[in-house]
Amino acid sequence: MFSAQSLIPRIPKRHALVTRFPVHSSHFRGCTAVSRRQAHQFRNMSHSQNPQDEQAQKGSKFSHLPLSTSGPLECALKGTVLLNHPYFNKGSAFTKEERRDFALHGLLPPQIQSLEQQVQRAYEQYCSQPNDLAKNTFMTSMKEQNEVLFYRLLHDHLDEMFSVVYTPTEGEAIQNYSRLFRRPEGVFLNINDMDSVKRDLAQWGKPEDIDYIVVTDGEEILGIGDQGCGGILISIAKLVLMTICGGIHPNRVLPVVLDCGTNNEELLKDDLYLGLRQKRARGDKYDDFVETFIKAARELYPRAYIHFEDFGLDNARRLLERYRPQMPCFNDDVQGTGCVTLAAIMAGLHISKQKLSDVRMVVFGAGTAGVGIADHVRDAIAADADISPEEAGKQIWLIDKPGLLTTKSESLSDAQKKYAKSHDDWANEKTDLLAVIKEVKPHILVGTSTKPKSFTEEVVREMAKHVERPIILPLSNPTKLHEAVPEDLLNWTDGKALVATGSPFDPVKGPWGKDGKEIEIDVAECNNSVVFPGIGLGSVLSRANRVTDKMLMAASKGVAEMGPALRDDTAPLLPGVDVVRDVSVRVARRVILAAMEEGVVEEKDVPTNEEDLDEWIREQMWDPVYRPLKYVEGNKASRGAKGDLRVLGNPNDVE
Ligand SMILES: NC(=O)C1=CN([C@@H]2O[C@H](COP(=O)(O)OP(=O)(O)OC[C@H]3O[C@@H](n4cnc5c(N)ncnc54)[C@H](O)[C@@H]3O)[C@@H](O)[C@H]2O)C=CC1
Ligand SMILES: CC(=O)C(=O)O
Ligand SMILES: [Mg+2]
Repeated sequence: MFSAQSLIPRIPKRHALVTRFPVHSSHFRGCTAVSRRQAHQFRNMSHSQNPQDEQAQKGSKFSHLPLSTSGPLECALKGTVLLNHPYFNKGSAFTKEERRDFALHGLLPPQIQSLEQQVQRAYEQYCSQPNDLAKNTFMTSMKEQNEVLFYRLLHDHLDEMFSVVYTPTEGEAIQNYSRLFRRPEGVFLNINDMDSVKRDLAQWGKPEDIDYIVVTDGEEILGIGDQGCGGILISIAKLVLMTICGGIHPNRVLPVVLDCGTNNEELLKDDLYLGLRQKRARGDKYDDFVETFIKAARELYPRAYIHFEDFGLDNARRLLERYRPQMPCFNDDVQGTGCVTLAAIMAGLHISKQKLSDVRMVVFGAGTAGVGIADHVRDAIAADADISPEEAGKQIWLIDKPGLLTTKSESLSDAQKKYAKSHDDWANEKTDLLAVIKEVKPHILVGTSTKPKSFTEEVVREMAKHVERPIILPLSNPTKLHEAVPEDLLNWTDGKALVATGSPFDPVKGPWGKDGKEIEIDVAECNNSVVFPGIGLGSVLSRANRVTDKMLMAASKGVAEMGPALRDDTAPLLPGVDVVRDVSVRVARRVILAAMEEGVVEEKDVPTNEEDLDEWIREQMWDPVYRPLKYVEGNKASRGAKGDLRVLGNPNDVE
C-alpha cells in the first residue's frame, strides 16, 4: 500500500521545502536557491510575458483578455527547489528540454510521462487508500506536491471525489486537523497579535496578485460546530471548488482563518491542538480583529473578492451587513445557500406547476442558512407577485428550537424578527414542526437545523396530505445530520416528494413510475457549492465592486435553468458535478449581466453580447494542464515579467 507521504520527493537537506508561499516568507529561510526577493518575483513569473500572443495561440477572437491562462510560464526555480514547488512541479512529466534547462538530471527517473499517465497512477494510489479520510489526506498531500496533477485528478474523477475533498469527508478532516497536520497551508491570523495582521497578509503578493479570499473564524463549520483554527481547511476546500468548478486560478487565491480562540472544550483540552488555547473573543475585540483583517486585505489586495464562510450565527449576518455596502463580499452560508435553495425550489415548482407567488414555505432551523434562504425566497416571491418583501415574508414560517418564531419569542435577531408571526394568532396553538405543518400546509419544507431525523414520517405524511408534490429540502450537513434521507421521503410520499439534500446521496429506486413500474430517482445535492463558484467567477472577471441582490437573484435563475428536472420530472432538481463548469459559466454570465445593469462593473473589456460573454468567461478559466516552462534568471524576470493574469488595461501596469 502506498502512503501519501512517500510521494514527497526526497530532497537534499540544505534545501527547504517550498510550498505555496508568502512572498517574503520564513519558508524561504535557509533555502539557498531562492532569495526572499526572488520569492516575490516567482508569483509574477508564473505568468507569461505576452497575453496577446497567447490569445493568438488559443485562437481567441478577443483582442485583449484581462486574464489569460495558457502559454509558457517563466520560472527561475531549478533542481529540487523546483520539484518541491507545487505550482511549477511536473514530476515525471518534465520534458527532456526542461530537465536540461532546470537542472533536473539525476533527480527524476528517466521515463517521461504524460499528465494522463500520472493521473492513472495517482488514481490507483487514491483507490488503494483504506477509507475516505485517508483519501482526503492523500489528496491534500497531492495538492502540496503538484497542483496541476491534483486538479486534473480531481477533474477526471469529480463525481467520485467531490464528497472526499468537500462535505462530508472534509468535515472529518477538519475535526482531526491538529492530528493529521503535516504542512501548513493558508494564512493564520492571530487575535492576540493584531498589529501583525497586515504584515502577515502582505506576504502573499502584490496588489493585483490576489483575486479571491475565503475567510472563516472557524466557529460554525459545516454543521460540526466550533473547530477553531482547523477552520483553515474549509477556506482551502472552498477555494479548491472555486478552481475546479469556477476556473479561478489556484495561485491567485488566499485561504484565511481568523483565530479568535475556540469554545470547543475538546480542542481546548487537546495537547496537540494547534490553535489559540483560549475562549473565543467576543464584542469589541472580535470586531476590531475582523475590521483589521478587512482593512488590511482591502489595502493590500484591492481587487480581491472576499468570501465569508462558516462564521457563527451572531456574526455571519452582522459582518455581511456591515461590509456588503463597501466592497465585493459574500457570505456563502447566508447568500450562497439562499441562491441554490431558491434554484431548487424554482425547479421543483416547474414540476409541480405552481407559481412562486403562491407558495408557503416552512424553514426548520432559523440560523445563518435558514434565514438566508428565507430572505432570498422572500425577495423572489415579492418580485414574482409584485408585492413588498414584508408582504412576501408572510408566506414564510421559521421554526427554531422553541418552536415557531412569534412576536413573543425570546431574543430574536433583527433578521429573524421580520418573520415572527403574531403571538395572538398562535397563542392557543402548538408551535412544533408537526403543528405548524398542519396549520400552514406548506408547499416547501427546508431543513437547516442540524437536527437529524426531525422530518419524521408523521410530519412528511401530513405535508403530503395537503400538496400534490411537496418540495422537501433537508440541507443540514454532514450527511448524518440530515433532517431526513431521500429514501424515506420518497417512500412516505409514494415518490411524490421533490427532494434535494445538503450532501450527496445515492439514487433511490421505487415503484413510482407509470402503472407502478420501478424507477430510479436521482436526488440533487442542494449545496451552495453549486452556485458560489459562478457568482465568484462573474464578480472577479467583471471586477464588480459590489455583490448586489439582483446579481444573486440572477445566479439562482442561472442554476435553475440548468436543472435536469426542467426536461424530465424524475431527474434531479439541480445540475450535478458532471456539468459543474458549464453551470459556473452560466451563473457567471447571469451575474455579470446583472452587475452591468446595476452599474457595479469596473472591468472595461466585458463584452455586452451574451454569446461573446460566455466565450470571454471560458477563456479566462484556469484548466489543469501543464504549460511549458521557460527558464529566466530571477533579476531578468523581475524586469520583464508581466502577470498573464493581470489586467493590462492600465498602461502603468505594463513595465
Ligand atoms: N446545503 C448547504 O449548502 C448548506 C448547509 N448548511 C447546513 O445547515 C445547517 C445549519 O447551518 P447554519 O445555519 O450555518 O448554522 P446555525 O447554527 O447558524 O443555525 C442552526 C439553527 O438551527 C437551530 N436548531 C438547532 N437545533 C434545533 C432543533 N432541534 N429544532 C429547531 N431548530 C434547531 C439553531 O438554534 C440555529 O438557529 C448545518 O448543518 C450546515 O452544515 C449550511 C450552509 C449551507
Ligand atoms: C455547505 C456549507 O457551506 C455548510 O454546510 O456550511
Ligand atoms: Mg458553510
